[in-house]
Amino acid sequence: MYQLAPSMLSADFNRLGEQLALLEQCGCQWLHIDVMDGMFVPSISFGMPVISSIRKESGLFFDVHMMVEDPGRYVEEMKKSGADMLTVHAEACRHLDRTLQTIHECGMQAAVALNPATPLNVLDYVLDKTDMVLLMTVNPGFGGQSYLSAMTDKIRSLRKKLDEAGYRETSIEVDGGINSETAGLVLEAGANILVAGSGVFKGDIPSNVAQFQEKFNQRK
Ligand SMILES: O=C(CO)[C@@H](O)[C@H](O)COP(=O)(O)O
Repeated sequence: MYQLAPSMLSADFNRLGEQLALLEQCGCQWLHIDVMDGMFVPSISFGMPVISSIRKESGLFFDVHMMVEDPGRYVEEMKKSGADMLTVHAEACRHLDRTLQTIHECGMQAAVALNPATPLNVLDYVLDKTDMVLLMTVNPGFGGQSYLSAMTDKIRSLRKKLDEAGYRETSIEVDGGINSETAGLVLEAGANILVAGSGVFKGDIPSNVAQFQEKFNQRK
């Protein structure tokens, strides 16, 4: 399953409802929502009130990326706000296994995110509780950065690791610097969920989305 997950961080917040509705009209099914606390990453973005508000109007799958220290504190509230999947950073969790378990108990899908410099072996004992692995392909915190080329090998290694461990259904999401040029690279390496901020919201949204969909169609 291939999915484009437009990153809301790059939307025009003055026209947020309109732009989210347009994504659905263009055939998008996912929305990537970056929650930042100013501690795990330097920036502060948005949290539960914004997510609850857009949940009232949007039928998109809410893929919530917690760039937050100790994200286990917010699992229940994120469920109440309307998150469908909660991604926590391995680097930010003191008890990763417990946090993933709590996310599932609350009725959401659970994902683990890794910063570019974090090795894949932190996943070794939690793969059975992980629906998706998010590989950051830039250092987290801001939209509009360039894709780190060393991440292509990391994606490839993760796909191999998942295959060998019998987790062929586990999704690999990539986030940072993904556009119609880098999309081919990451898909070829084994990613299947592509987060794109500038790549979707900069310029004409329908034609940007169509370019990603074309990349997915070429692989079917
Ligand atoms: O998590 C982040 C940034 O930390 C991302 O989701 C960005 O929003 C992606 O933006 P682009 O690199 O696609 O512009």
